[in-house]
Amino acid sequence: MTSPIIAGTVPVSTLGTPRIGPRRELKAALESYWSGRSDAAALLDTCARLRAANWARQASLGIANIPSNDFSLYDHVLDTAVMVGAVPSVYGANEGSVGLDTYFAMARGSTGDVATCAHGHAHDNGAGVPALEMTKWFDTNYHFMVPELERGQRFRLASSKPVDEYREAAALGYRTRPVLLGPVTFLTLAKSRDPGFDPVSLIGDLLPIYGEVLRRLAASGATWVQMDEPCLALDLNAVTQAALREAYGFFAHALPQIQIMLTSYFGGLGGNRDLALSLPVAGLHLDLIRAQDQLDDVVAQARPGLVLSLGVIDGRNIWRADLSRLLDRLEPVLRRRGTDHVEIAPSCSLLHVPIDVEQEADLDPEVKNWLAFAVQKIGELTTLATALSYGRAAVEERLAASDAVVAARKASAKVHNAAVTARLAGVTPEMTRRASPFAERRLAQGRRLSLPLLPTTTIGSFPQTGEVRKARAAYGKGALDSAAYEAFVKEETARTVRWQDEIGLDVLVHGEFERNDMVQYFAEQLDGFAFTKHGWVQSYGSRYVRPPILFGDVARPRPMTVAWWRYARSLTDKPMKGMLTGPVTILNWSFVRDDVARSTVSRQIALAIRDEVQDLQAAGAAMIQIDEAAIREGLPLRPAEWQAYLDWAVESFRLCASGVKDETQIHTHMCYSEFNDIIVSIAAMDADVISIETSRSKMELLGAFVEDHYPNEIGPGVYDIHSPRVPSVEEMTELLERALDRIAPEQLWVNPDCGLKTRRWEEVRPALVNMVAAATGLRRRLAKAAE
Ligand SMILES: Nc1nc2c(c(=O)[nH]1)N[C@@H](CNc1ccc(C(=O)N[C@@H](CCC(=O)N[C@@H](CCC(=O)N[C@@H](CCC(=O)O)C(=O)O)C(=O)O)C(=O)O)cc1)CN2
Ligand code: MET
Ligand SMILES: [Zn+2]
Repeated sequence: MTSPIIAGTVPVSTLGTPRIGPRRELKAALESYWSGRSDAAALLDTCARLRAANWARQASLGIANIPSNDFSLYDHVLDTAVMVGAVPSVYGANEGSVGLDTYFAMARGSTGDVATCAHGHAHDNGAGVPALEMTKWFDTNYHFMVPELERGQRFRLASSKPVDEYREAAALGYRTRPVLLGPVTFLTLAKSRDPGFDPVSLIGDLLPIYGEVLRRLAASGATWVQMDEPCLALDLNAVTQAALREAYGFFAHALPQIQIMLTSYFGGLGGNRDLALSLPVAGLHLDLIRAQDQLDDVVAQARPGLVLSLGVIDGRNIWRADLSRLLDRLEPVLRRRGTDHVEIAPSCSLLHVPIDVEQEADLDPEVKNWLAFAVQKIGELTTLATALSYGRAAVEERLAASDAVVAARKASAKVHNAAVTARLAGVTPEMTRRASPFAERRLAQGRRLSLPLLPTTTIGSFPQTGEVRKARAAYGKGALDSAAYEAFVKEETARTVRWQDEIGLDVLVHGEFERNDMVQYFAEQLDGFAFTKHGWVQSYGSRYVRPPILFGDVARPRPMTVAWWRYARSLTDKPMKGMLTGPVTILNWSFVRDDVARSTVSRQIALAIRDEVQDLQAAGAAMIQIDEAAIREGLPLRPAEWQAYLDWAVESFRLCASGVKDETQIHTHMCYSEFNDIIVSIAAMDADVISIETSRSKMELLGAFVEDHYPNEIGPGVYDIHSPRVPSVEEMTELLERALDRIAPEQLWVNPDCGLKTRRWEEVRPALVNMVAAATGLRRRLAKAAE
């Protein structure tokens, strides 16, 4: 029997939990409110119940530091902008506290129509304003609303949310540790319309607002506050480092009664280590999944009283942990620092994993036994804490179970496919190169396709209406047979193809009605993946995904999209794009096995997609789009690691796209991409046409393509599909003119920013009609000018 290491108990913290509810209660409540089917009181009531359930669950599992203010109606960065009164003037008067309608206008934009719900409440903001820009939260598939700040920005306390939620928990009997997005990360994520202005310079003006929030939290009884500064995982310039010193110096001085747990996550402290260790905070959280190696140095250098929060359970993936191995690493740290100065936690907030694997009745039991979702991860943490506090013997059975799982997964026949390994070994450099350079391919494609100047197209999906989802759900449950489901999808597809033809689009798509999700749909047809029913993870606002679980070698048993493409092609004489998701995106939007390198998994997927590309070509497809929406998101946070990633990511794309003839036009699509840094790699993908998101940033992104002489064709999005607003002909014409200032007309395509699946037909119809009008108007002008 092992003897206890130390006398006290090791506290467990969670940093943050999923907000959406085990059955997507938040989505239902939000969408019902937005559509006017329910009122604000009903929405807020659901939210309060979700928070209470989260606190109760964590309390019952034995969590010492339960977070509050980790909940959000839409996004925690938006919450923070609202908290400090950073509400751009287009959203209304800059005084008083920010109401629900203003909040949602910032999140989603508004049409300017006022919908009246069954209770007679008006649900809109009247203004007709665009949403804030939205972009990826570090390297995750979670999106945040980008705060907009200006020179001379005034801040004010405009929301008491953190204090309200602290008190709400207290009233229920939970003493929580409130979470705030730290002021420095908030400013680094913000943007200014004035390119010469760095929002980080506003730190001195921002701190008093945070100070006031901390003071009110203290007055309400809070003693600890978690400040999230994931910017610590980035390479920071001197100005940002100074801002961190200023911020945490200010809090220590002005609010000595509040103890701050400063969290870093999504990476190691790297070059910020000495800075982080020098800050006058009470605690420091480390991500020991992404950066295991930092533990020894930090332990060696941390001042004796600093509480170290050890992020040892993966908050970004779903595999059960090797608890015995973790204890081997943790026990010496505990011996050294004692229980008063160590906590254990997930590596980051549990926002990025599903809630409870026990909800998955249909999962293959073998695979299911390998998995830990949020609830199970908390269980792993309490097991570790018990072992650390009372000795391994106190949790002998649970450790034995963990050991058994580790061994079983390693040995499982499900994981290994010799044919896949052999095929990968046979990949040659020629397989990653098109036969001819772009200039030659372009001529061959031009002859085959004879497209007009500024060809119009869309990105692939058309509205996934409630009807479409219902039909698929009914099919899944067996209430609709496969013939009836297929007939339904055919009908949707046919109507959509005909409509595109009618309004004069040049290159058509089939609409993706048969797909639940652009990654899940492919994963479901590939070997090596498992799926959940309820494993939803928030992507943005009320939009969630169920990332497939990639547990084994990936192979494609049969064609995945050819039949639907063939059907769509039969309905029109215009070019019909084949529509695929690329290997890097399938990888990045899945929970991926951790027993082989990501580069290997990526190549396996690339070979599967390569077969599909070739099958589409053989069926007659002249254009094939391979979406790589997540290629930028997968970029490591620190530039030193970029090249290694880009090398295999680009190679994977080329491996899947290069097996075709010159005359076959390969398209790719990317959204939310900050391309400036990686434009050379984007060019190296060598897609004949790329469509990108640019409308919210008003073509700013095109800069990179111009400066680096991007050689191939480009469709910079002219229509922000994330907002219900219908863009006007004038607006899109202006964006196209801006694009034409920078790139040649022969290089320019006209398309929306992204797929239209989240929009309603009522929005899509006028928007695309306007888009075609903008393109044809400009085409006419260009033709005249050429006369
Ligand atoms: N994986 C992924 N990541 C991405 C994107 C993406 O498309 N996929 N796009 C970017 C933006 N992110 C997005 C993420 C999700 C959605 C989205 O639309 N999600 C849908 C769910 C999509 C889905 O899986 N649909 C399934 C299940 C639909 C469903 O909820 N069915 C109901 C029943 C149907 C009903 O009665 O309405 C049920 O299961 O209970 C289907 O269509 O089959 C949603 O939250 O509403 C859009 C964009 C970046 N990241
Ligand atoms: C998130 S990128 C989406 C690409 C996909 N083809 C669609 O149109 O929905
Ligand atoms: Zn997209």
